[in-house]
Amino acid sequence: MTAMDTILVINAGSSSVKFQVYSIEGEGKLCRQIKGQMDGIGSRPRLRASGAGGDPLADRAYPIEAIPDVPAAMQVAGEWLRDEVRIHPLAVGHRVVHGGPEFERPVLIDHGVVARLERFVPLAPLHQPHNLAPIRSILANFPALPQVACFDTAFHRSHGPLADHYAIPHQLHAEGVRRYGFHGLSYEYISKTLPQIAPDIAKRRMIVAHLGSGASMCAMKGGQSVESTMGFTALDGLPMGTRPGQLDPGVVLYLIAEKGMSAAKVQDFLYRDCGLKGLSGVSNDMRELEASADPRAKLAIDYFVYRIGLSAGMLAAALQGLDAFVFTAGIGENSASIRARVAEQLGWLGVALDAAENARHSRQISRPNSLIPVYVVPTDEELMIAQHTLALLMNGKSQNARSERVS
Ligand SMILES: Nc1ncnc2c1ncn2[C@@H]1O[C@H](COP(=O)(O)OP(=O)(O)O)[C@@H](O)[C@H]1O
Ligand SMILES: CC(=O)OP(=O)(O)O
Ligand SMILES: [Mg+2]
Repeated sequence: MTAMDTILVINAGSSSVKFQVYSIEGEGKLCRQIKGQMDGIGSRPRLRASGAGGDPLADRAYPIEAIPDVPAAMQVAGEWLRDEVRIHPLAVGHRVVHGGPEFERPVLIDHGVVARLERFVPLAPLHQPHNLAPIRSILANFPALPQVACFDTAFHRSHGPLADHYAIPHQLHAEGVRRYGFHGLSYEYISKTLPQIAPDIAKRRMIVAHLGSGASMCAMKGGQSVESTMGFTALDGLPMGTRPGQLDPGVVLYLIAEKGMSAAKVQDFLYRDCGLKGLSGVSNDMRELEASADPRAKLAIDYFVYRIGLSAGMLAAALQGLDAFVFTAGIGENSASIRARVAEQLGWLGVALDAAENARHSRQISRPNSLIPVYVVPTDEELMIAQHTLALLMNGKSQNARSERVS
């Protein structure tokens, strides 16, 4: 790894830490050298990594107590990259979940940027601290190493005012209480990839369902985000591994006034104890729910599917019609049974699933006569981060070259 110029990408999600290493080839081409993840945090932690040709480099299972949270996963993945792979990257690209109102595009990181991103920790407590921890550690230990922050919120900055507002006084919107939307790096990848998969419809009206541990849906038109199920924080919209999704704010008032919960307790409850985990009492992990005979696990799955169907109706209304539906992320890419059940919910919109193609996880899983074509597109947030990181690196170099010529 030492011989080539590489970019390391770090993506901390709610149940996983994903990483990729890219070499920078001639003319700014990126070649993936390593793809890895520590997933199953909170259920069955497992570190897996593969090389450029998909060859296995690591596959290690850990007891649940050994990797209790994202920081522990980050440490194990970091040690593997440092001590066993011995990477010396030229730059590091990070997924940063919340960019607030000011970060509309990826940015080179310095201490000032970190301080501004710290302010959004309360708006993304499950992610932002874990996104910022490696940034701070690299800044302290390798201050000359360029780092780039890429935001989940940036892709949604194309929202119009109706999608961006809550019905609350303007002052709060001005302060930044807005409907940001998340999973933007994933939606950006889908938006960039669909023209190769389905050139005729890529720029038309589509719903992309990012169904992972965190889950959201995005309405896209002309390749841009026009609406999202998520808002100010990554709590809203669909039920998730440990988050409830859409919830009457009256429930929060009830927890405070009647149950005597502090703000910190409510925050912990909403981010860690609800969603599939809270409803099932079994697990936050869809694989475990699908394998469970517990009726509450079935209720949790039924609720997940039902809420995806409801949200599809809402987003189709925002788009005033629908030309395609796309599944992505951990559940969307891997669970044929959830996809089949969602497709059933979408039957009234004209979706007709091809059961055999769905079971094969094919790229297109709808029947030829389906009014709405349905696709499965494995997402690649890390590739988006690597591309943005390289672009900022090259930009920095050309700016330096320009200023040298001027001086
Ligand atoms: N084969 C599978 N069948 C059903 N669910 C799966 C499968 N593989 C992964 N998942 C689910 O995907 C989710 C994790 O998705 P992922 O996109 O990696 O989440 P995150 O990035 O938020 O950590 C978990 O709920 C996991 O159970
Ligand atoms: C924003 C969010 O929920 O991210 P993830 O799905 O990676 O947890
Ligand atoms: Mg994720």
